[in-house]
Amino acid sequence: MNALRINQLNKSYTGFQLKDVSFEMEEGKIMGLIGKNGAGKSTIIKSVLNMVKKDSGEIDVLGFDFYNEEQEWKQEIGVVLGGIDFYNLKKLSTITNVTKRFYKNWDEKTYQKYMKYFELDEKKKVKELSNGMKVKYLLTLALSHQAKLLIFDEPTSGLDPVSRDELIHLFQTLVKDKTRSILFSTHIISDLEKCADDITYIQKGKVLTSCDKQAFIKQYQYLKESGEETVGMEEIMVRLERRDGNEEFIV
Ligand SMILES: Nc1ncnc2c1ncn2[C@@H]1O[C@H](COP(=O)(O)OP(=O)(O)OP(=O)(O)O)[C@@H](O)[C@H]1O
Repeated sequence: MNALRINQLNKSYTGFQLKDVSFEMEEGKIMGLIGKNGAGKSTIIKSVLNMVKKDSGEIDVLGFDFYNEEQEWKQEIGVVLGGIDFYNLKKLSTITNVTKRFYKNWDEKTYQKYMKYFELDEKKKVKELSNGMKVKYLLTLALSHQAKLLIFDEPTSGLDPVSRDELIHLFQTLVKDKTRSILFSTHIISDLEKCADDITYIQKGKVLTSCDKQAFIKQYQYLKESGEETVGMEEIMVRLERRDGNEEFIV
């Protein structure tokens, strides 16, 4: 079964359009969603979560009916999207208590395990956490109700290299038994080089490529410059997006 299937997704904003976005995510895989600022990654994620209303297209989450079974599939996904700064004055324990009431598969043991792993203190208020700690807390909530599909928007961006490495390790462990899948958007391409199975590259609202990581790298080796043996993912992205003749904007 596919963990996620998006078929011909369209969504328009003034001056921007997601155009016929289609890709599939196999169960048990980690997929990286990449593309430059404004390419449409968050809009895809929000469409999948039904947080923005798509104009057209089909979205299947874990095989559920998108509209008729929205409550069911929302129980089965774990999401980290944006921050929790609007709960600044709340204690983590308060937010946890509200969150766990929503999930029928809430697993207190798992929750306590991740709180300990990430060295988080429930008695602290959100405003007392560093940015990295906030991300770790949101990940803890997302991982504590036996979600089958985890969707993270730039989960590693506020983390130090050691924490990022630990998180990547955790992602790899989570998908090992093939019952969980992870979709995450990021600009930190080296994280994907370490852990992604598949890459979906978004350019100006369209899917440029969606395939496994090795095929992705192989496909763009034509971007190699003289003297180079290979070209890595980050440089592939830079070369695909490089704009010629923009010197006039630089003063
Ligand atoms: N609510 C909205 N109303 C109008 N336009 C929007 C809205 N949300 C996003 N957009 C536009 O949609 C485009 C895609 O934005 P999106 O946030 O999906 O990009 P992204 O790939 O996630 O970018 P980044 O890497 O910078 O986070 C942008 O041009 C943005 O201005």
